[in-house]
Formats: sequence, structure tokens, C-alpha cells
Amino acid sequence: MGGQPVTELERINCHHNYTEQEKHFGKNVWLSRKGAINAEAGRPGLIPGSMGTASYVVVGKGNALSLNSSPHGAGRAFSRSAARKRFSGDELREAMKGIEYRDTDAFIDEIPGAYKAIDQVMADAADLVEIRHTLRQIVNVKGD
Ligand SMILES: Nc1nc2c(ncn2[C@@H]2O[C@H](COP(=O)(O)O)[C@@H](O)[C@H]2O)c(=O)[nH]1
Ligand SMILES: [Mn+2]
Repeated sequence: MGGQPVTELERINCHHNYTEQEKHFGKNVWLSRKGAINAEAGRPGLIPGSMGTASYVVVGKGNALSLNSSPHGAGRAFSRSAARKRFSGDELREAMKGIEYRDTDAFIDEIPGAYKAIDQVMADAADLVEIRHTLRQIVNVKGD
């Protein structure tokens, strides 16, 4: 691959399964975020869609009613086992047209159709995060 060298301006670390002590509504509490990220005001985050859809670089809005949290991704519409029954290798190839990926049926359970629609998830999260960048997939790399 060609292209220009890239200079790193900012690195975003974005845990989505963890517990820490925070202050909410005037009380110190232990808060667990399970499948959720910290979206306190000004905090950068990443919300990925699926192996074939957009991902979003976001900044938290600090919504107190959500305990300064937002979704960490689109989330599943089908469990892995349900997706394996529902989708085929041909449907995976069709969904991944235009994106480089390793073509194997091992990824059928991660087909974009197995996840919720990320655009809708982002619309639903509009009170929680502001979108800074929308990333389009070019290459998808997964282990199996
Ligand atoms: N950009 C990509 N997003 C993906 C991919 N596989 C899953 N996802 C999304 O990330 C979250 C988190 O996934 P998890 O399996 O680590 O919990 C998930 O909700 C999906 O929305 C991918 O290959 N690329
Ligand atoms: Mn996860």
C-alpha cells in the first residue's frame, strides 16, 4: 500500500467493560460499564458499527441521566448461533462488497446484518455523544 506517512495527533483508549469509582448525583459510587463507554463531557470515544459498516469517533456530552455513559457499538441483533443459522457465506460476501477482508465462513456470525443499524444507534445516542468523525471501512482484519 502506498500513501503518505501519518502523524499521530491523538490516541483514544476506550474501555467498555470495567468498574470504577465515580461521583454521580452528589454520591461516590462504584459504576460498572458493561458494553458501554465513558461519555463524560469532552471525553473522546469510539463507537464501531460492524465489520462492514461505519464507525464513529465521538465526544461525550456528559448526560447525567445516563451516568455519563453511551453505547460502545451497534450491539447484536442476532446472537452468534442465530446469525449462523440465519445468514450464508454468499450473504456475507454480498454485504462486504468493496471492503477487503479474509473471505471465510468463520465470520458469518459477524456479518453486518447480525448487528443493529449503527446509524439508528447513533441517532438514539444523540443526547449522549457528539459525532466528530464518521469512519468508512476499507479493510477489515479479524482473527478466528
Ligand atoms: N468496526 C467494527 N465494529 C465491529 C466489528 N465487530 C463488532 N463490531 C462492533 O463493535 C462492538 C463491540 O464488539 P465486541 O464483540 O467487542 O463486543 C459491537 O457492538 C459491534 O457494534 C468489526 O469487525 N468492525
Ligand atoms: Mn464487547
